[in-house]
Amino acid sequence: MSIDPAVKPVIAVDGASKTFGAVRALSEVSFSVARGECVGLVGHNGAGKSTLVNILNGSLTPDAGTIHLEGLAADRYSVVAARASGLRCVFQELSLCPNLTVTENTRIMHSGIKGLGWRRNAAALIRAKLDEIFPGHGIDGGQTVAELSIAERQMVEIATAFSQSDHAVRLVILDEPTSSLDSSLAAQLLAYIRRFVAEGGSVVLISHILSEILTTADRIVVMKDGQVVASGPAAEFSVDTLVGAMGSVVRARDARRVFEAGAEGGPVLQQRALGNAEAMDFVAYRGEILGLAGLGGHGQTRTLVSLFMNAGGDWRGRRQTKIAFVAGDRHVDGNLPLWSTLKNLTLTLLPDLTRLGLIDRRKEASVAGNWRERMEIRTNDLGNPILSLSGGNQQKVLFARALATTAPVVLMDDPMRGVDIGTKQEVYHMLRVEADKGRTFVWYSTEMDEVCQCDRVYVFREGRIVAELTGEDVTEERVLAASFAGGAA
Ligand SMILES: Nc1ncnc2c1ncn2[C@@H]1O[C@H](COP(=O)(O)OP(=O)(O)OP(=O)(O)O)[C@@H](O)[C@H]1O
Repeated sequence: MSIDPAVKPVIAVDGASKTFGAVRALSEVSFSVARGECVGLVGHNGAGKSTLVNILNGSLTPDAGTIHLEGLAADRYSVVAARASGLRCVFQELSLCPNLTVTENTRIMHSGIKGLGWRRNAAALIRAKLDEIFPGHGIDGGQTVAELSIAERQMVEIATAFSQSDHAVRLVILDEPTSSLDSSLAAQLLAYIRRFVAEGGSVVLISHILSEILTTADRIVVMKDGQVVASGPAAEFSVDTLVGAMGSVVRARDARRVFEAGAEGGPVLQQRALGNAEAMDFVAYRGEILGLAGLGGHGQTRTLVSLFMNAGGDWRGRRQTKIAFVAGDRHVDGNLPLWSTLKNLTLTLLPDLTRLGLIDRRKEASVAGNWRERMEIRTNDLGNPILSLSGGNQQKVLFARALATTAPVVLMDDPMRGVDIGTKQEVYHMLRVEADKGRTFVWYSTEMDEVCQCDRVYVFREGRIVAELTGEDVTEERVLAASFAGGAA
């Protein structure tokens, strides 16, 4: 839809700047959203998107510039006041309380639900919104959040943000809402966003999956190094022009290998499918990029963890590591939040950096500096705490931690969550080069584009492998057919 410029924006910031120590995260950014509009916000990791979101949300005060939210006086701007004026935010780092149930978490976000029947009312509120956005979701309000998968937690956060109790929902900011959702859940959400804006709501959609921005947003704003560098109707952009505006290079896709199973010395990993005659065994060969696909939560992560444990992994770095693991849920399995970026990166390399029980600090800094360059980890000092990095940059550190080892097998649990497209393309290339040298990658991904980079793919359904696709047969249609029908690929 086209937005009438005469229409007053629901929210507008003008000339906003923000610095963190030596880092200039935002520099004179102006940004606005109109009623009935979905604005797509894109930019490389560390471009300043989340900082802008925090300013819109009221949790950060800009060093300079003004902010206006319809119906709220500028001098009263705060998180609570913005929420009361209809602004909702779903953050990249999910914020539910893990020890409480879905219903109890809903009640925390909707303080207007009070009285004796609060539990029943909160349960009904969240169930209705989950049913509306993600029909067939299978989430029970009585489940503790810690029991939910990362995708289910993301769904609950999204449904909580869109559900309405005491205040009308007018503007919802979604910071990478599909990063943990498989393609069918992502499609459900994007369709819901279109329905929400058609009814007059407003949405800011941040994503590194440019195809979903192009198909869902009315207008796109591109950020680079803390500034807005391009803005216009979505129809005027393509993936290539967006990538170019973000300052990345469009890289041609590497050729997939037609892998001849066993030709290079037999399997490096295998696991028999027990107790089910229809399930296929898992086998990975030297030098291949093996994808794990299917709907999210159908046993892919469980398989990776059991492969890791069976291969003798114990989550501690050892000299000549046999197998490395890139965690997808960086908060639960990846980051050591109180440690520096450097220490987080070199954790698995310590045996190689140690002599006579002492870490060679110079060597450690040099190895980490090298990986910072290769992965374009944006921080002015590797001594900075890991949590001071943007989400995508934290994920790059976890990737570097695994790739920097000499492990011949690397397991990856949807590792590109939140990584920008330029870096992703570099990493895809890096994986191909390493695979050509004989390394094996087992790669679970919720992004179809990534699944299609693999030489061979196992499709999972209900906890087991139901189909195997190879070479040119690895297509979105075949993966989806097998995900739903099992073996019908
Ligand atoms: N609390 C903080 N302390 C120090 N630096 C910070 C802090 N928050 C953000 N930064 C820095 O500000 C810059 C912008 O970060 P921001 O999180 O806004 O990027 P982003 O565009 O959201 O990136 P991503 O796509 O990875 O989420 C980064 O260099 C980041 O390291």
